[in-house]
Amino acid sequence: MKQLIVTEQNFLAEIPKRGMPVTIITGFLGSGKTTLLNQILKNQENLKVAVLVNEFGDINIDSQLLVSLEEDMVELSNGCICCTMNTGLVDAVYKILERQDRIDYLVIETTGLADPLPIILTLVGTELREFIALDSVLTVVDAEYFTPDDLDSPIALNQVAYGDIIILNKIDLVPEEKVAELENFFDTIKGGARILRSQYGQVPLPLILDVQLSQPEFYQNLDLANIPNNANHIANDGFVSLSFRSDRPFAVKKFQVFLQDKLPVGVFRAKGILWFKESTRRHIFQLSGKRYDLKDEEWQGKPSNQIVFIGRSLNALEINQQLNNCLTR
Ligand SMILES: Nc1nc2c(ncn2[C@@H]2O[C@H](COP(=O)(O)OP(=O)(O)OP(=O)(O)O)[C@@H](O)[C@H]2O)c(=O)[nH]1
Repeated sequence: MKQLIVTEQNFLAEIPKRGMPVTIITGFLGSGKTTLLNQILKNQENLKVAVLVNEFGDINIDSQLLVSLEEDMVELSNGCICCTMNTGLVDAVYKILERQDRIDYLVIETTGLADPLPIILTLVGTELREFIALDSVLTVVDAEYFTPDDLDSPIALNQVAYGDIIILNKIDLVPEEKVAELENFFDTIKGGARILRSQYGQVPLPLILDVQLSQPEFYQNLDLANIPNNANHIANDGFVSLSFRSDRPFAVKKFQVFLQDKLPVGVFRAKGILWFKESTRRHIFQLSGKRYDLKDEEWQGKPSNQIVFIGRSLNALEINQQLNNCLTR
């Protein structure tokens, strides 16, 4: 397996004085963006990183799963910043820029359904460009699920097309040959892009932060009239999200039956913080494609259930009813 070894030596201490560097993390639903962001936050040294986490759905689960972050270092916006761009995103970035304390770096995690182009253009094509410097766009790819046909979706295509760095994540789930095949594929369609492999988003930070791979001139010279407008992409892709909350716990057996027998086939992604009557700990539920896992950790607040489902043709009433049936009486 190809391995890149880089010593991390406080490389970020010397970020030159210019606009605040910004890294955008993009990539399809469940590819590992939040996992990568957590790796960045865990391993950054002497660097005050603000993050902007954007989620598709009305409960922001990701922000609750981020490590070692002062609460007010995360600016949240619901919906999709690529659709509601400008006001929401510009305001959020200004809020970070206006903070009294020193912020060295900004990382923006987009939703898995976001087209990164409008986000990039908001950063490089508005007055924000005076204050920030887009460093690079990181595209996280799920090495297990990705197939070249995915690029038939204009969103997935743009996520790859505008990535300065492609991170082939989840390589633990696929044989070496598949990883090599993907490397060749991305090398061919994205000659010159930095292609990295990772498990659980573990990549040496000097290869992804403060790399200055973005070229603002490229975006400033884009002929926007000839670029398809993906503004209605969520409607076009048929994805919907629905959320469920409850202040009552689930019965673990009922929830298992729901997962095994009742989960609608249209669900592609689900994530939640779950409360089971049988457990004193909170359970982090992650479902991506056909895989799911439940990890337990300590509650940080009052127990409750929060769960988000993302998929196509979902019947909100039916899922809501089924989850209600999983609650203890
Ligand atoms: N086996 C394996 N699982 C991984 C890896 N990276 C992430 N995961 C798991 O994949 C699931 C989704 O990871 P996230 O980081 O939440 O993915 P995401 O891209 O932020 O998802 P969305 O926000 O829904 O777009 C979680 O259960 C992770 O633990 C990896 O390298 N290997």
